[in-house]
Amino acid sequence: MSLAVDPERGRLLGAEQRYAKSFGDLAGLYADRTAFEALLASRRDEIAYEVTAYVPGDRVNDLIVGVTRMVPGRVGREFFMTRGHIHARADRPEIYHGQSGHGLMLMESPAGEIRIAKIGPGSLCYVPPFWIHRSVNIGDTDLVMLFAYPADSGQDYGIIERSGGMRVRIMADGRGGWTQEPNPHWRPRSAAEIARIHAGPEAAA
Ligand SMILES: O=P(O)(O)OC[C@H]1O[C@H](O)[C@H](O)[C@@H](O)[C@@H]1O
Ligand SMILES: [Fe+2]
Repeated sequence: MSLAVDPERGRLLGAEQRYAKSFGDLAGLYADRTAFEALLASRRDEIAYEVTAYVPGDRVNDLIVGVTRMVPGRVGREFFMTRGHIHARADRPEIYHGQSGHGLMLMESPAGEIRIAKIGPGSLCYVPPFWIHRSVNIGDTDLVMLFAYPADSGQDYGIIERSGGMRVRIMADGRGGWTQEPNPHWRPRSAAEIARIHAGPEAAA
């Protein structure tokens, strides 16, 4: 199987699966609701980010590999980002390989520890098992990343909603750079929820 990464168009050529998120799909993500409404007024149906992926199967022995392309911009002071998730099988890891543009991988452990990895052309980011992850475009061009993860990982978006967002937000610092700011709406996860995440979906069923 041979595929080609197109870093300019932000596509995995030859991959059959594609999905896109428009700005209208991202309600509730950003801190500045007024700025988000203003963005929707002119750009509701525009693509915020898109994924092309090669999906060879749905079991742990396969790898899903794909390319994410995120457009640049901000909602108020907050840089454009993906919804973010933990893997539904939370013990599954993921790698990201920067292709073009400049971004961050914002990672949060169930206990609320934060790690931020810079992603630029050629950089490799390893997201360990059990870490929530969200990509942020801090540049002024498209951010394009290759990713790979075990094919049975799945995505759980509820973990971020239940905690009132991720613990920090990535904001413009007013000097052309970025800064992390605490999210005042973030609620710590209970010991029971952290234990459920580590026990895995089979234990819950
Ligand atoms: O799934 P989201 O949090 O919206 O992020 C968009 C995409 O980001 C990365 O590329 C992941 O590998 C994809 O699996 C994910 O779908
Ligand atoms: Fe993931």
